[in-house]
Amino acid sequence: MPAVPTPAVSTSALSSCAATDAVLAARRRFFSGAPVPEDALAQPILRSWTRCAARGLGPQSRSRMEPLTDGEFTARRERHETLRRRCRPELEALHAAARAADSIVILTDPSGLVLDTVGSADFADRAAKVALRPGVSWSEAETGTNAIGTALVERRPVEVRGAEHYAEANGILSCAAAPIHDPFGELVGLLDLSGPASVPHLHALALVELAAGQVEHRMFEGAFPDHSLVRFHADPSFLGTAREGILVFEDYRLIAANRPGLALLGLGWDALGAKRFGDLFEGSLGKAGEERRVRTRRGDVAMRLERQGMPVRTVAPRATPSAERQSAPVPAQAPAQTGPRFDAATERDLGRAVRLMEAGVPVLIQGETGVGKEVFARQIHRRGNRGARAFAAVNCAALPEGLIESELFGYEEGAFTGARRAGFKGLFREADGGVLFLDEIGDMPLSLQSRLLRVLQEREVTPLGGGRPVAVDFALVCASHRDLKQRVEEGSFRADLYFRIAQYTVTLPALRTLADREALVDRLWAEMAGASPGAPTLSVECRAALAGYGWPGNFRQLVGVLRVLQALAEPGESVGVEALPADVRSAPLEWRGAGRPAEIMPPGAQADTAPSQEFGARDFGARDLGTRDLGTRDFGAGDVGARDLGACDLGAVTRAAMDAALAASGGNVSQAARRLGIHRSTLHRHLASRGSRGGH
Ligand SMILES: Nc1ncnc2c1ncn2[C@@H]1O[C@H](COP(=O)(O)OP(=O)(O)OP(=O)(O)O)[C@@H](O)[C@H]1O
Repeated sequence: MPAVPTPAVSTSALSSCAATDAVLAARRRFFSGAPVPEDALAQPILRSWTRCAARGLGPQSRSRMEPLTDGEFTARRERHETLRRRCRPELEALHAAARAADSIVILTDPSGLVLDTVGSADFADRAAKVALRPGVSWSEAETGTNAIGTALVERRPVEVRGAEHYAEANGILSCAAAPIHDPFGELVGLLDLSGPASVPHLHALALVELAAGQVEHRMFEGAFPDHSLVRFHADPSFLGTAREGILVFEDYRLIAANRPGLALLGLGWDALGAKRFGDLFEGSLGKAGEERRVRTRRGDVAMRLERQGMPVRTVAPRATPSAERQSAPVPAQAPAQTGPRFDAATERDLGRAVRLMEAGVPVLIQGETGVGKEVFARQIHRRGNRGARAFAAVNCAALPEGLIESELFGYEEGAFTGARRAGFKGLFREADGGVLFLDEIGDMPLSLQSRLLRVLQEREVTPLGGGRPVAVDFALVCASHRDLKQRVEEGSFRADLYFRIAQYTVTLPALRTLADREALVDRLWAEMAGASPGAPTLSVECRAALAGYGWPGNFRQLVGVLRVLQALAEPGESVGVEALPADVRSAPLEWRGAGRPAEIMPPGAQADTAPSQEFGARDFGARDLGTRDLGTRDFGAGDVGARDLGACDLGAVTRAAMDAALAASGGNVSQAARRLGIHRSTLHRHLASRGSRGGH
């Protein structure tokens, strides 16, 4: 990421003729190997020429500017549909200016591929002769110095006129381009205004810069409903305009911003995740809606806190319609306003995943057990444009092959013995319009992988037992704790399926690698305690021990231990280190503090093999509460209470808790698993063993 959003580059300070002469002279020197004086050329242009020469491009070289095939181009456009929709107002606004100046306005994707052009038909024809038209890439690497490609490399607005273009053939163009960044600093596209070099457009650069700023400004609308959002500017009359600074804080940590916001404070994108509110402004966040003057290192600004970040609440599990299905689609509802929080890097990944999901790109979530892969998948669904439609989930590891197949594909009435009389649509069809989540896809049997691939390619499903193929439209999110690439190498996962589902892979970090784990422990503790006045607190040592432990079961395990500690603490008590499970208590010192070396707990470590957790002096009776199976036990009504556990052996306690949760959930496995905070597969194993033991 670049250090600081830098100002635009233009040669327009020089008069047109003088500029052309100076550039031609610089060009002669450059291509004859003579040094180019610093003031002869804008530095980004010179840097770009140098990059092109280093790549072996010559001024006469005709690049391979082949347009994409129709199919490829349609797919790329679809992928960037959200960007295209977002930029439509700006394209329209610039249209008239472009036509008047015999120019065209261009929208490209982040690689420089021209997605759309509007403007003067006359110039568009001439531009097409040098391949400046939809479906062609104008990356600097392929085309040499040009406004689109060079602005993307330099990550700032750039104007390239006539002979400043590296390739002589492009000397007929005068172009100004401004990249578009998302609130996390990621390049998502670019706007360009191009016209004939003979009629330079004096305001081209300012126009595209303004337009890009407006697109970026609109990206904040409705994007951060759970965070604190601050708008500010030295001049209060700029508040509410695209020139205002916008900063987004999560628990006072800066997680997103617009370019004016960073520039007003002299910051770069690397401030995201690193700076806190107190590092940037004096005083408190203030009250939502109130406008006031606040001091920064660069002077006073007018600031308005648009909304205060919501305290994190666990989203109540939503009832699922079927007790038999392993995980059923969630009923349609509007995107939630609250939800789990993530560290800044994961939040950025989530933003990207949402955009890609919206553009039809499958998302693969990797990470150790308990890191929150399903939580992340649900957030992709909630925050994206399919949030009001179904979220259909199936755990490929928990069901036998035949059952996953019928879960996914559905079956016709009476298709096989035991089939529900009315038949079942299958999750592919139930996910129609929404998101299909294939959890533990690494465990999907090979034969089913081929069928899944076919569905993904053909986008139609044929139910088991016959029937006509039915078209389906769902966004696909997959997850696995297994290294899928390795599964491909081993031959247990199809390479073609892998490449289809892994177009964007997010690897969620293990808890032990997160910085500032004490703050995380505090936050989770506070969320669980709620606002009750006599809520217990964690002692300093206890907090440090919790933050220093390796947590092989990640969030699931940590949340489970915190819940148990909280359930057993007396009101107002400061929970001491002696209350912790033995292995947390005795964690080696080097585990404590940020950045614990990975070799202490290898990335592949699974909670299933985690040491059992024997709680300390305040012994609760039950022994293994912190392991994967009972990690996030919810000691609510209908469950076996923690204080009752002492009398039973662990196996019986575990089974009783699972039976109680199943009974309280009317037999709905998903609901019972959420109630207990355990994985559904554990309940399925329990049900299977209950069946074989002849249980109820
Ligand atoms: N960001 C978070 N904040 C708070 N709690 C979280 C977060 N992520 C996950 N959790 C907790 O951890 C539990 C496990 O999360 P989840 O089931 O999404 O993990 P997973 O990676 O899918 O696990 P597995 O690989 O075992 O399926 C959740 O029930 C939730 O209580």
